Parts: sequence; structure tokens; C-alpha cells
Amino acid sequence: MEFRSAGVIGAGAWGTALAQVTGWAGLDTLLQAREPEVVESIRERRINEAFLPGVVLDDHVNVTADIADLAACDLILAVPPAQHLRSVMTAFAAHYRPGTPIVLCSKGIERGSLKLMTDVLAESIPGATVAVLSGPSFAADVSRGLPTAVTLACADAALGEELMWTLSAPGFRPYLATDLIGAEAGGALKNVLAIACGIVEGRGLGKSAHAALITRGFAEMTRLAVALGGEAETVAGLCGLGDLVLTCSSPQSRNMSLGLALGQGQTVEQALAGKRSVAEGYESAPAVRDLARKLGVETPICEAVAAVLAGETTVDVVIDGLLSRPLKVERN
Ligand SMILES: NC(=O)C1=CN([C@@H]2O[C@H](COP(=O)(O)OP(=O)(O)OC[C@H]3O[C@@H](n4cnc5c(N)ncnc54)[C@H](O)[C@@H]3O)[C@@H](O)[C@H]2O)C=CC1
Ligand SMILES: O=C(CO)COP(=O)(O)O
Repeated sequence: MEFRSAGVIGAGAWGTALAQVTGWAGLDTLLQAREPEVVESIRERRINEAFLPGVVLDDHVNVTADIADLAACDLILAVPPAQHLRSVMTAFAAHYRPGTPIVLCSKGIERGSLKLMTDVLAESIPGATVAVLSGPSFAADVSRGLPTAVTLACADAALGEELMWTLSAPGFRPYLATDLIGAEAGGALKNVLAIACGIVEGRGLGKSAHAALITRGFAEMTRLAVALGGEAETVAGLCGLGDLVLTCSSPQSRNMSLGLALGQGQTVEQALAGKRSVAEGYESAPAVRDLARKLGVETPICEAVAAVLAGETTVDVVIDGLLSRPLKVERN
């Protein structure tokens, strides 16, 4: 099947950057935005001033407020914050044409249900054709054409290959996988772990602690992914380790910068005040903790982050707690 058009649901930074990519790839792209000022800003100035300032959008990109306008698109990219995926895709269900691939680009686990995004989609639009796009990719980098590589996971390898070619653009390289669960688990956990890395950095605990945290965090990510039915090999790729390294290395990450603020002594409320953009690690931390407990998977770093964010404990207490855990064999 040849894809000529793409609909992008959600015009935050990442939806807008991905619309830029599909525009560069030559697809007629319709970007759905929920905020009237975003629609106006893109229509009048070709820039999403609210969420991706300074980036002039490709001529192939148009904007709409109405999700129904995406009904005719050959391909859908779903990019709302993870906690809103269910409501957004339920609203789109009446307009979905069976067989149209939906590429899930949100990173998180739904609170309450503890479900991955693919499961949320399956309940919102039963029978939808699904793929997952995830990996180390700051919207600001991608939308400026800086080199980026991501994982594109699709259970149907032939469709995955078509999507891989369709979504590739100069500087944007999707790598193919078939393990959706591993790709989703990697993207969801790296955000929680980046908050921990920010705390370590903000508290001035040093680069050695930072490296140890990334490594032990990766072990948690791998354990949970495997317990969910994903593959360790997938998590070792761009969607897991790759994204963990990126997000834990730069204050450009909203999650790491939240952790930095907490490590420097701000409260969660102060750190999030006035922010319009989403920090998915904050949103998903309680779900990661509950899911890991339910599956009997040990995730001490994610547990600690969830406890700090919920105000159950303090940064200093969790650092002491992590450092006084019993010594053990190093393995995943
Ligand atoms: N920004 C980035 O560099 C990257 C983001 N992502 C993922 O993309 C997803 C979207 O994040 P961003 O585009 O960065 O968002 P953003 O933080 O730039 O913007 C917030 C978004 O939330 C939407 N929103 C607010 N309330 C809503 C509601 N009630 N229902 C539906 N949508 C609502 C806004 O319309 C806006 O699109 C997240 O899961 C994030 O982890 C993935 C890769 C890179
Ligand atoms: O997912 C991302 C990079 O791959 C973006 O990270 P933040 O949401 O922490 O900014």
C-alpha cells in the first residue's frame, strides 16, 4: 500500500515535529490541534508558537481543530499525552477506517488501568492496525532536521517495512522491530528514570552516581519489559537504552529538568508550576510502581521516584534508602 497522506493527532511539540517529518517525507499532512491558538498560529504564521516555537512548518503540513477531518488520511500518528490517549482515540473511533495504520507515539502507562498504549488503543478502537514509534528524539532536534534514529515496532513485519520507508526523511531514521511491548516499556520507564537522574544531578551526587543510576535503571526497565512479555533485546535498542541515555543526559528533557528542580530543593508543585508541557514520568510513575508490584518485579528506583512525587517521602530519605539496599550480584 502506498501512503500519500498522514493525520497527526495532537499538536504538542512531538506531534508538530512528527508532522514536519511526514511533510518532509512528502505526505500531505493534517495536524490536529485542540487549542484554538495553536490552530491560528499555524494557519497564520506556519509556527506552533505554544509548543514548538521557532520552527517553520513544511508546506505539506496543514492544521485542523476537528479530529473528524483526519478520517480520510492513509496513516495516523497518535501523539497525545499518554493519560489522554484513551479519550482522544475514543473520539476518533467513529472516524477510523479499518486497516488504516495507527502509529502510537506517546510514552507512558495509563494510570488506574496500568495499561500500555497499545492496550488502551485496542479498547478505544477495537481491531485497529497498530505500530509504535519510540526512541531518543527531542522534538526540537527532529523538527530542525538534526540526525535522529528511532525504533518503529510493528507486529506485521511487511507493514512495518512500508511504514519505515514512509516515515523516513533526511535525518530521520526509523529502525524496524516487531516487539511492541518492549518498545512501549522502554519509552514509559525512561521518563521515570530521567526524573531520578535529574534528582542525582540536582543534588550534586556526581557523574559516577549518574552512570550507576542509568545502568541500574536500565536493569529495572529490562525486568519490567520482560515481565510484560517484551524482549530484552528490544529494550537494549533505541526505544529503551537509547532513549534512557538521551533523557538522562540533558536538561532539555522535561523529565530530567523536573528531577533537577526536585534535587535542588523545589517541591513538586513548584517544579511543575506554570508548565504547559507534559512530564510523562510524573504522570506514569504511580502506574509504573503499581504495575511492577502487580507483576512482582523489583523496581527500587521507579518506586523511589513515585514516592517522592507523591509526597510520601523526601529526596534525602530515598537516596539513603537506595544506598543502603543489601549488596547483591550484578545482574538484570
Ligand atoms: N516533546 C518531545 O520531544 C517528545 C515527546 N514524546 C511524547 O509525545 C507525547 C506528547 O508530548 P508532547 O508533544 O511533547 O506534548 P507537549 O508537552 O508539547 O504538549 C502538551 C500536549 O498535551 C495536549 N493536551 C493537554 N490536555 C489535553 C487533553 N485533555 N486531552 C488531549 N490532549 C491534551 C496539548 O494539546 C498538547 O498537545 C508524550 O507522550 C511524550 O512523551 C515523545 C518523543 C519526544
Ligand atoms: O521522549 C523524549 C526524548 O526521546 C522527550 O523527553 P522529555 O519528555 O523528557 O522532554
